[in-house]
Amino acid sequence: MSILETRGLNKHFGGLHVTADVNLALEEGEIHCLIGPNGAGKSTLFRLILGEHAPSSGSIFYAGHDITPLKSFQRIRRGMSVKFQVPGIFKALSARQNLEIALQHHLEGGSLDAEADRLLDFLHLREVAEQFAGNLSHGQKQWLEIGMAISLKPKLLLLDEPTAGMSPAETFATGEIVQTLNADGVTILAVEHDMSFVRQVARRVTVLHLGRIFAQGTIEQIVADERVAAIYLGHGHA
Ligand SMILES: Nc1ncnc2c1ncn2[C@@H]1O[C@H](COP(=O)(O)OP(=O)(O)OP(=O)(O)O)[C@@H](O)[C@H]1O
Repeated sequence: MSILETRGLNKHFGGLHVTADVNLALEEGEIHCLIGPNGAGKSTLFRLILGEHAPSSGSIFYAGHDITPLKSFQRIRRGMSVKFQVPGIFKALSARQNLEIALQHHLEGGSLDAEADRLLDFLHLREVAEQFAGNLSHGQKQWLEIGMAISLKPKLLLLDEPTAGMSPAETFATGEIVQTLNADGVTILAVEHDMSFVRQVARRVTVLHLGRIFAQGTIEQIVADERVAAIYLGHGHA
């Protein structure tokens, strides 16, 4: 079953057609990566799915329900969660306090403490748990943000360039985090430029070009597709 489906989705900004008749179906339990050259419309599609933009036409279904009219917070309440590229963490609070704020929506007392500890271990943040979030390394901030996103126990996790600015080792560790979440039942849609991450995690890849779905398949099929190479992989992203 599709957990998420966009049907004939279009978005215009004035005369600019940024999302063009996008029909994207995400199967429950998959890790799906959205790639494409700069300006392809990845972020816009992401924001349409999250409800931050209203589509010009078309609809979005989540778990079989039409969520097109729903606001972001209503979509999040139904089981979507998002990690943006720029971390929305509280810099003047510790890493642990950031997680506690996110967790207190549904936990308290000992179970909240235990879940915060589990997340700190899972996200390689145990040793910096008491440090101000603003003082963490770039990679640690990204992991903390993932921690806040998964504190909501989402069914569908949207990741916007989760490995941007990370070292190869941090990128690989992020891939492992994503794979573990997926093994625990979370469906994942990631916008990503880093092809090593895409190779590591993606079951299926969608290539967006000029707002349209240009190609779709396994990473092997996408890498072997000469049309894709011409628009994207040929520009140094392989
Ligand atoms: N709010 C907006 N108003 C007008 N134009 C916009 C708006 N948001 C995006 N665009 C335009 O839509 C096009 C697609 O942008 P988008 O950010 O979705 O692409 P992208 O694939 O995410 O690019 P990148 O990889 O560089 O982040 C670009 O030409 C951009 O300038």
